[in-house]
Amino acid sequence: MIELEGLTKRYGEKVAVNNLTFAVRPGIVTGFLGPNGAGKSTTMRMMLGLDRPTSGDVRIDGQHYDALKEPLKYIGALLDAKATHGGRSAFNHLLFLAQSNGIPRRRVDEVLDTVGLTSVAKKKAKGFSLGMGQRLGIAAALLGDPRILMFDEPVNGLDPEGIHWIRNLMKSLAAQGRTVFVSSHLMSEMALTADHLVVIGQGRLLADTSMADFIARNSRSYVRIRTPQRERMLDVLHQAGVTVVESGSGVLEVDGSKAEQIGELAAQHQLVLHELSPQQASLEEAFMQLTAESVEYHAHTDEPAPQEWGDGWRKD
Ligand SMILES: Nc1ncnc2c1ncn2[C@@H]1O[C@H](COP(=O)(O)OP(=O)(O)OP(=O)(O)O)[C@@H](O)[C@H]1O
Repeated sequence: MIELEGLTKRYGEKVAVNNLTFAVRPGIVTGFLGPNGAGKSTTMRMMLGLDRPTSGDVRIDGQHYDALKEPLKYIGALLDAKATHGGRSAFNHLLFLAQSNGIPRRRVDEVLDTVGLTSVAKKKAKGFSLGMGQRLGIAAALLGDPRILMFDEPVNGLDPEGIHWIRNLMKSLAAQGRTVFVSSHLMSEMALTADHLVVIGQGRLLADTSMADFIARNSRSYVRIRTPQRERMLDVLHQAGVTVVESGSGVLEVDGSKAEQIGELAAQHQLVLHELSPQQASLEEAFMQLTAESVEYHAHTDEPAPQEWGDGWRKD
């Protein structure tokens, strides 16, 4: 369990993390979401004792990180995959970490095997691709067989097979009863991996809830209907007091009713249906809806007018 209590971090005038209170529980994968600059990395760094809170507290299984003897046995983390000594081989990098935490040498071989790096164990880390670096970082996180695991953008640089692998790894670590805390900007991936979500914006807590509840609260759900007997269907729905929205190309949309109810109404009136489908917004839509006001860095979609760049680049 990771517990935060009023956790706050200021950098001068900037409040990077603002009074965060939440707990990351064992046995599930908890996703950590927020727009760029929301304070996710700063929060994770404070969890690991790499940054000191301005105020508030964070505890790892009831203890401060600094008080943990051989911390890799309590919490394993992937924060920055490039944070390795490039001149060391993958094996030696892990061996150094293992020795400083009283972890037996054979565990190095085990984690190299788990992450699929056995064949390059003697190669220097500086020659590794982004994906191989991520795997090495994950091996380091697993080294002490910790009860708590934390991953900052773990799928960054991984190929589809690697993404599939890390998803299953995180789920199985949680199924073993471990605490798994993971940040990612890849919403489609998060939707497949996390059971619970903590969402922050501009350093503040915006949501701490289950995945299903988060999507239901922050997006519209409706039933989509297509029928060749559209006018009769509209009459039947109106008579039943159901509010219908007519969207383009003859599709009807009904908020606040279940597909079963509408199907039964249609059957009672012998109406033919070509489609009757419950629609739920994606995690991405729900996330954009919730965080719209706390996004700090907006891209401009309009192309700048040529004169803004000067005309020097133009060909005559
Ligand atoms: N060492 C620092 N000094 C000054 N400001 C900092 C420092 N570290 C972070 N910040 C600021 O704190 C805020 C939160 O940054 P942080 O990196 O924690 O966000 P994030 O949610 O991890 O963002 P991203 O998704 O872009 O990685 C940002 O405005 C950032 O500029």
